[in-house]
Amino acid sequence: MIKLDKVSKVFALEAGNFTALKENDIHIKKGEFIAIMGPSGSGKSTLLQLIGGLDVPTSGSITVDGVRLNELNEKQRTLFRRTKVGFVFQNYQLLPMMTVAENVGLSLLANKTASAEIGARVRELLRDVNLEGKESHFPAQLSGGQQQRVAIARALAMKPGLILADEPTGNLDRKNGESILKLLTRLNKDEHMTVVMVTHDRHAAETADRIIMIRDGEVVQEEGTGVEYMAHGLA
Ligand SMILES: Nc1ncnc2c1ncn2[C@@H]1O[C@H](COP(=O)(O)OP(=O)(O)OP(=O)(O)O)[C@@H](O)[C@H]1O
Repeated sequence: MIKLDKVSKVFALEAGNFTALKENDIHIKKGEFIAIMGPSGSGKSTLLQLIGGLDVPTSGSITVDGVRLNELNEKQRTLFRRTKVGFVFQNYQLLPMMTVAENVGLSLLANKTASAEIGARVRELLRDVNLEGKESHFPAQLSGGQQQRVAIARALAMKPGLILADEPTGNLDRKNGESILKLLTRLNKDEHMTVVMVTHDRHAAETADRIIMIRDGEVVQEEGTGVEYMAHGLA
């Protein structure tokens, strides 16, 4: 499903070049639930942005669901993001002036879905995340956990095969965090979606099938949450 070969990302800064990711080889199978952990600044979000086609690597190749991202132009990458990937962020990134229904339906609208169809699909998506009846609310009228569920419904609108979640429980208390983790697990196990989740929280990471540890831009260790194994021999 996801294959990274020798992927590096170098940012050009005034003070000189900064290498955020160094020659990483990562393979993620279709239907896996992966957690990415590592210290602050180790390159986790950068990695997620490359996998999701939000940014391009400086060198190396990335293939997602048979699509070689390196070969896409800007327009094709936008289409890839819109149809193949559902993004979920720590701060939800909902549009505050739009209702819950409008937020969830945004990508359907961008993809020129008929408006009658959008209404029905939005209701179905909100039912899926347990937010029936909240269509006309604005994000500020919802709890953090509810807002994150709206963001997940929005991410699911185009039926992507892949969910990329960057600290999805980072702003939530334990109870709301648990409900988001349960929802991601259900999407993974029942809907067979591949989930890649960046998290600082060991407990959250253990809901995944496998944990990829990253340090100073390099994968240093992989461990199964059931059966442990070491990929690179470093703790
Ligand atoms: N657009 C950019 N320009 C320059 N440097 C960047 C850019 N994006 C990220 N970096 C740098 O790359 C490194 C990795 O950043 P990244 O956000 O991927 O880390 P992270 O592991 O997700 O951190 P955190 O856990 O704090 O969110 C950091 O040192 C960061 O400052």
